[in-house]
Amino acid sequence: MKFIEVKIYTSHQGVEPLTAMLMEKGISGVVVDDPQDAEELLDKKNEYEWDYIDRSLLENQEKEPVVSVFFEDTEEGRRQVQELKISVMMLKSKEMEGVFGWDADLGRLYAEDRVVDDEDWKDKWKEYFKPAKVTETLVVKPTWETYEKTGSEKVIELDPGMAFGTGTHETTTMCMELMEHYLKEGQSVLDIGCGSGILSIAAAFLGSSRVLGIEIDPDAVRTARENVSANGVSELVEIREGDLTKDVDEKADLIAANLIAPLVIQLAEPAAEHLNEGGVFISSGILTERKEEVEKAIREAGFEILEIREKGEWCAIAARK
Ligand SMILES: C[S@@+](CC[C@H](N)C(=O)[O-])C[C@H]1O[C@@H](n2cnc3c(N)ncnc32)[C@H](O)[C@@H]1O
Repeated sequence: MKFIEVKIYTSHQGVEPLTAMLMEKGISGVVVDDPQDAEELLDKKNEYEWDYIDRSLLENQEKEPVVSVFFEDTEEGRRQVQELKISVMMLKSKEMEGVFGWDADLGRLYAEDRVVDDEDWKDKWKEYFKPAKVTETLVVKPTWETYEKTGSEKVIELDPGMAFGTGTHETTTMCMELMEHYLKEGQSVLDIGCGSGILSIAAAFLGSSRVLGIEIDPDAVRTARENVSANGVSELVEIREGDLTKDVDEKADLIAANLIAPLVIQLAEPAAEHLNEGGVFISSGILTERKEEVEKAIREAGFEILEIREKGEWCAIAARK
């Protein structure tokens, strides 16, 4: 189906009167993209349950606040677009008349329209996902890109779809580095919260003889299975839908868990129970300010801390049972 997207460029101050005008006109499905709000959200992120706000989303954002609305690409839709453009011009003249206060600045109030296919939106993110050498030996390559591999590099073919795990996020990178360091040929691996399956595939490429990836989100489970198959490691890697270790009876030599601090704390004891003696627990997705509480929970579960790596505001912990 085709839609008409109307982007209205404004200022931080202009977002409120603009969205109020759209509401008055009964236009729903309004998308506000205001860089100032995103920055404020980053500052306040500790108030949120989930720690991840993908920085690349901020980097790819428009610098100027944009309010977007969508109409079906029909005759009626086109009429609504014209009407909306007139209303935007009227809002600009109200600003010039001082209706919002004489020094109010609602920005350009420029409306731009284009016809988009819903298929275009679905694949927009793909423009920002490029092949990347993540560790000494591991390269992550989007399935639709090409890459000239050199020497001993192992190339993970990945289509993450909507699942987390392109390999570019610091939390994933640190897990891959730590796995590369601690995983020994022929060892077994449990990947808790496997997302796109990236760490499970990495484990297989690093010499693991058996990998079990656990994931709570059924869509990610489907994606991870497709990625495992695309990398030709289906015989070594099983992806199972489940909640942390609740659906796991087996033990492993290494557990990788790129989650968030509260889940890592919750997982520390079950992780110890699911590790063979001397096994390594790699946890990531931990904001540096939460490092001490996670470290404490890991020690209390009977682990010895081997190392803590930090990248940006994130840290990853490797511990031995
Ligand atoms: C940060 S992503 C990590 C994805 C991938 N392992 C990586 O390192 O890029 C965390 C994943 O854990 C999954 N998850 C969250 N809570 C979970 C739970 N209780 N049990 C299993 N998986 C969970 C999420 O759906 C998400 O896919």
